[in-house]
Amino acid sequence: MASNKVDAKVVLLGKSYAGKTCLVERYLKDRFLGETVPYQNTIGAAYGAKTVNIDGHSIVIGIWDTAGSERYEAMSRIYYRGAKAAILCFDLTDKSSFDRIRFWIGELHQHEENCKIYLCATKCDLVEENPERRAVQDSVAKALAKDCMANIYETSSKTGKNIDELFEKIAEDYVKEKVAADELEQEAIRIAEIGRKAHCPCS
Ligand SMILES: Nc1nc2c(ncn2[C@@H]2O[C@H](COP(=O)(O)OP(=O)(O)OP(=O)(O)O)[C@@H](O)[C@H]2O)c(=O)[nH]1
Repeated sequence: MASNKVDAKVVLLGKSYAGKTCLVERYLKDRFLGETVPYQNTIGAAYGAKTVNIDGHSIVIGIWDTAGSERYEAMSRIYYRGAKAAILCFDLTDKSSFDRIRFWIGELHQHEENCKIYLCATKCDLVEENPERRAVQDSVAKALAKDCMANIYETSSKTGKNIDELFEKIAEDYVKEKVAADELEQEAIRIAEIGRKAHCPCS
């Protein structure tokens, strides 16, 4: 039975209006309210969780949707502390949101080096509808992703494109790392046990 304990903390970071709240809303509730409900900036942060099954492992992903407004930037460290993964969001139609990504990469490298980074280029429906609206070229975004060794996804909360895929990749990476760490721990215990027996005069 799945417990309510959060296994993997995931944080969303990025400029205001980049589409973080809509991304979480699509993933957790499979809906897009963008066309019916007016934009409301996140204050502080919002939290949601989902249980997923990966290769027989049931894991709870706890998702922190942070406020993009620079007014709340100082608080963001509270939310990404201990995060296993960070989704850095930028809006494909807003170059300034992409320029901000380097700031978050720097923050995470400095304060949360074990946090895995995923780049998320949001609102791809807008550029598919009208290519002239694209403000961030694919090659430039991919170069940044390569630079920080991150996976990159072009998503749309309106259509749902690539959103499940993004979170699934995060969950898979988490499980893979956890399995490897558990195996390493078991191996260390086994070696310690052999060492203990070798030094024990009673053996
Ligand atoms: N067409 C389209 N619009 C989107 C998409 N995602 C978000 N939007 C719109 O972009 C605006 C900002 O979206 P939010 O998700 O609230 O942005 P945010 O990053 O959470 O903003 P803050 O809370 O200020 O940090 C809203 O008007 C959304 O309707 C998308 O995939 N496609």
